[in-house]
Amino acid sequence: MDKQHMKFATKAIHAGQEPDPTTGAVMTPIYQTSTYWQASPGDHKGYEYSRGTNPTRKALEDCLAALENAKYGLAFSSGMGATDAVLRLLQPGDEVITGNDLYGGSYRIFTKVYAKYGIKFHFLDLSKPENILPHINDKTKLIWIETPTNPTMRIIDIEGVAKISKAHKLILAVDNTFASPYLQNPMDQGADIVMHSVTKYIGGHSDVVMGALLVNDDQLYKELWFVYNACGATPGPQDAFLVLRGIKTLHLRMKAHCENGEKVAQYLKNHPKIDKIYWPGFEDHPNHDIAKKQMRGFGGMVSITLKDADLAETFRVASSFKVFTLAESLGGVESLINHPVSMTHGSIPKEEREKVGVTDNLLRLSVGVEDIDDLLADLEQALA
Ligand SMILES: C=C(NCc1c(COP(=O)(O)O)cnc(C)c1O)C(=O)O
Repeated sequence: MDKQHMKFATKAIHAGQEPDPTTGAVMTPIYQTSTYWQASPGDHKGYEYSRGTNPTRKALEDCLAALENAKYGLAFSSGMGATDAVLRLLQPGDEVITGNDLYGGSYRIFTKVYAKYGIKFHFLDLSKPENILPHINDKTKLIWIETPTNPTMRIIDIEGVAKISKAHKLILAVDNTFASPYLQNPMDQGADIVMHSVTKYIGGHSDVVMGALLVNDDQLYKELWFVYNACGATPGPQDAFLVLRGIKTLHLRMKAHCENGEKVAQYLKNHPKIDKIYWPGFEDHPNHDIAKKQMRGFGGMVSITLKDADLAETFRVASSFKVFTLAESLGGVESLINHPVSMTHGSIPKEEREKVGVTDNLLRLSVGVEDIDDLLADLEQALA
């Protein structure tokens, strides 16, 4: 059977990873080389220089493409490297529509790097796709969305935004980091580009920083490959090998993240010290119905605000955990807790972030795959 038509778990283990043609090695070897022999100038075996092409990285890119039902995959040295590559498709004067709740690093590259080159960004409430329409003009080129968003878990209707994007001949890029390919496939809902911080759920073990772009369109792939090779933010084969290894259990880990995430969310929903809780699986979560439509599960990310809004109390709670680790990042097997205002979203101005609920008393949980009893006991003691 063609591996592209296999189910997710089988693709995760096999797609892009035929036994090595030279040795028959079942696991893709780490091709730790920068360059490749040529019988005569230009007469090579498809590999010339590892910034552009490397067999271990190619296996990973083909696997990631298969998981997102895409034709092509490109891996970058970080999620921001992947984001940067998409922005390099733009020209001065172009405009981008994006959400008003998004990862701080994405906000930063938009406002502190590409605004300098004359790119204009509109940060909108994308809870309804039609909110986009008044902001589209002849300079608009790209729509960039995250869903669920980091950190307030806003759900954006990918299909609805894609309809508008296609009607106006724009590029729609979807940052699928929080869902992972296991829970959501934006390509199937009309996205032109799917982006991942592979650092997160896909690598899944907090041991690699990497990004990826998945595309179907030949011309778009050609333009992105040019940036990838010319600008060189490409990862090495050892990291590619680690991610290939992580991907093999992605389906098992995501099931465990979803199960633990739901139990943690249910535990926190009525906790006396919690004011707000953000988890797309709750029926009263904004756009829950869209989440049900476009996601196969609600994931392991949960954000909360404490009733006691004093910053010192938020810091006390954040520092009181014994199983959850206070650290940036998310999506690893270990549970993490993050204080976006002082850690991952510091580059977003206070007045902007508070409009969308990223307040001093907000904490973001990345619920891992530890035993749920230990996670709940840790929450109980830290919130006591
Ligand atoms: C490090 C964190 N985020 C990275 C991230 C990125 C950037 O990925 P990097 O691999 O860290 O460069 C892009 N998109 C989303 C939704 C992200 O969450 C964090 O939120 O703790």
